Formats: sequence, structure tokens, C-alpha cells
Amino acid sequence: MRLLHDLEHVPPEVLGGALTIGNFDGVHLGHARIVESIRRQARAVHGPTVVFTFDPHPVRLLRPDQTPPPLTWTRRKAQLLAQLGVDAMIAYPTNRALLELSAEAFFQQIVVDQLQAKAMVEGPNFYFGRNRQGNTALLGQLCRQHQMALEIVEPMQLAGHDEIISSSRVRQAIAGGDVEAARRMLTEPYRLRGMVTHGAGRGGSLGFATANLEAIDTIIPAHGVYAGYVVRQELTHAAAIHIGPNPTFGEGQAKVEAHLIDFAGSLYGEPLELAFLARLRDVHTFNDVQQLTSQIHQDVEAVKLSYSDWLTPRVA
Ligand SMILES: Cc1cc2nc3c(=O)[nH]c(=O)nc-3n(C[C@H](O)[C@H](O)[C@H](O)COP(=O)(O)O)c2cc1C
Ligand SMILES: Nc1ncnc2c1ncn2[C@@H]1O[C@H](COP(=O)(O)OP(=O)(O)O)[C@@H](O)[C@H]1O
Repeated sequence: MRLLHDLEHVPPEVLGGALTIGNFDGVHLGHARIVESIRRQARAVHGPTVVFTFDPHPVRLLRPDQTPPPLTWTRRKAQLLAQLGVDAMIAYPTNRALLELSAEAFFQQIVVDQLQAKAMVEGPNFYFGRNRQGNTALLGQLCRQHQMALEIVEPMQLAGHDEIISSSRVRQAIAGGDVEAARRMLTEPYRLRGMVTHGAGRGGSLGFATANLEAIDTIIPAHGVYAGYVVRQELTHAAAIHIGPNPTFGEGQAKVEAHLIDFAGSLYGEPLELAFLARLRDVHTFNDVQQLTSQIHQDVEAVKLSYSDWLTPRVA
């Protein structure tokens, strides 16, 4: 997979392919359906499968105060798309000049001149150009003029639900702590990343050292205790995750902490990724430390179950 940050020197293997334009935040099952279609179109035109995204999302430039944190950072998005078989992702640095282009000019410059796309795939609610003036009807006309195929893919619904899968629905689920619902919509369990910093220095003496994360740049699940895993140096470790304050110790400041099961060693200063499999419980104020540690022992057992469940289909 090639990850490009501009369209100045597009390598020849990225030209002449099947293209989709969108934000692809989170990479959910609706995105996966679009990718399936572009892969089919790419085979038909004997070209690459190309995803064009804006980095950051245009709303971040236009209405910064109304922008929720994203679900994915750029490299993670590229990694998830690569797993679906995408050949190239363009993370185009969003700028005013680009957002000011008319729909026709955007199509001509980006789609025709710079990427030389031969086919396109979008969802029915795709808009492009200044003030979102271009819709799929206009896109259809422009594609016909350039002898390009256009496929409009119906949005994906979860089995038994009317609502369509969308990045904002996934964000809501995570913000509300329902990481399992997020998991059903995403192509992989939700992950955040951060740097390991110093906490109160208490975890080790409780028997549960926790890596405390800071500088998290995507959405943080609601306060609670979760089953998940840590990704460190490309390996996964089952982890009991605590998000919120430490009321048992009278500490009100919310933290994101992970205890890596069956791991010992220093993690300070390292970047870690935390993946969320299931929500276990709310944060409680325990009467004493012994009650807290016996509850954490139970949490760890629940994490082991979730983690081995998650591992099983991968081994098979
Ligand atoms: C799985 C797990 C569950 C936890 N649950 C609670 C809880 O319900 N209430 C609480 O006060 N602290 C809870 N904690 C947080 C501990 O209080 C915290 O990890 C400990 O005080 C160490 O803090 P430190 O890393 O800043 O040293 C939990 C920690 C873990 C790893
Ligand atoms: N199994 C483990 N899970 C998490 N951190 C661990 C583990 N083993 C050792 N560590 C190290 O211990 C540190 C946490 O210890 P802790 O006593 O909780 O201190 P702090 O309050 O600074 O987080 C982590 O940042 C990491 O460097």
C-alpha cells in the first residue's frame, strides 16, 4: 500500500485506477463495501484501487469547534484500508484553495488530471466541491463525459437495524462506552494510541502496574473498565483497561490506563495502541484497596476470556 500526502509526484502505479473519495474515518463495514466495489472496478480497468481522503476532515478547517475527535489517525486508516486490499491512499492536506474549487474544477483537477482515474465508486450521499455543491447526479454526468464507470453503492445496515452504519454512529457508540456495538460496525476493534507517562506510582504495589497514556488523538471511550489488548512493537498483549478517575484513592483526575496481563518491563515513554473488545463495568469507589484488587483480579479473568474469544477465529 502506498500512502501519499500530496499529488505532486504521483507514482505511475497509482494512476489510471478506480477511485473513491471520502473520509473513511474508522474504516467501518460500509467503507468495506465501497472498497469491495472499487476493487472490482479496478480489476475491470486493470488499474489500482485508490482511496482519496482529506487530512484533516474539511469540517475541522471550516468549523473547528464542532469537530469531534476522529476514530482513526492517518496511518491507522491506511493500515485498515490496506487490509481490505486498497493499493493507495491519498491523505490530502486539506486547504482553503481546495475547498473553494467548484465541483467541476475539483473533478477535472483531482480526478481527471492528477489521478487519471478510469472508474469511481461512491455512496448515494456523496457531495463534492465548494459548499458540497456537486452530488452523485453531477458526478454521473462528469464520469460519462470522460468515459469513466461510476458505481453508487447502497449504504450498509447492521442486520436487524434500520439505521445505516456511519462514522458518527461509531463515534457515538464509543463515546457512550458501547465498544461492542462499535466492534460490530468496524472492520477491526476500536483502537486509540498514546504515549506512556508516569501516574501516581501506585499500580505496581497493588499488583497491577498500569501504563498511563497521554497525548491520545482519537475519541476516548466513556469512563469504565474494559477488556482489550495492547499493541506494542507489532505484538498484542491482553489488557485490562481502566478509563476514568481513581475514586478509591480520592483522585478525581480521569486517566486512561492499561494493565498488560502476563507482562513485566518498563513501558515509560513508549507509544502504545489500546484496542477495545468489551465493556466490563463502571468505575467504583471501593471501601478499601483489598476490595479493589480482588475486583481487578475478576476483571483480569474476564479480559482473558474476551481476548481468547477474539484470538480464536484468527487461529482457525
Ligand atoms: C482493570 C482495572 C480496573 C480498575 N478499576 C478501578 C475502580 O473501579 N475504581 C478505582 O478507584 N480505581 C480503579 N482502577 C484504577 C486504579 O485505582 C489505578 O490503576 C491505581 O490507583 C494505580 O494508579 P497509577 O497508575 O496512577 O499508579 C482500576 C485499574 C485497573 C487496571
Ligand atoms: N504488566 C504491566 N502492565 C502495565 N505496565 C507495566 C506492566 N509491567 C510493568 N509496567 C510498567 O510499570 C508502569 C506502571 O507502574 P505503576 O506502579 O502503575 O506506576 P504509574 O503510576 O507511573 O503508572 C508502566 O508505565 C510500565 O512502565
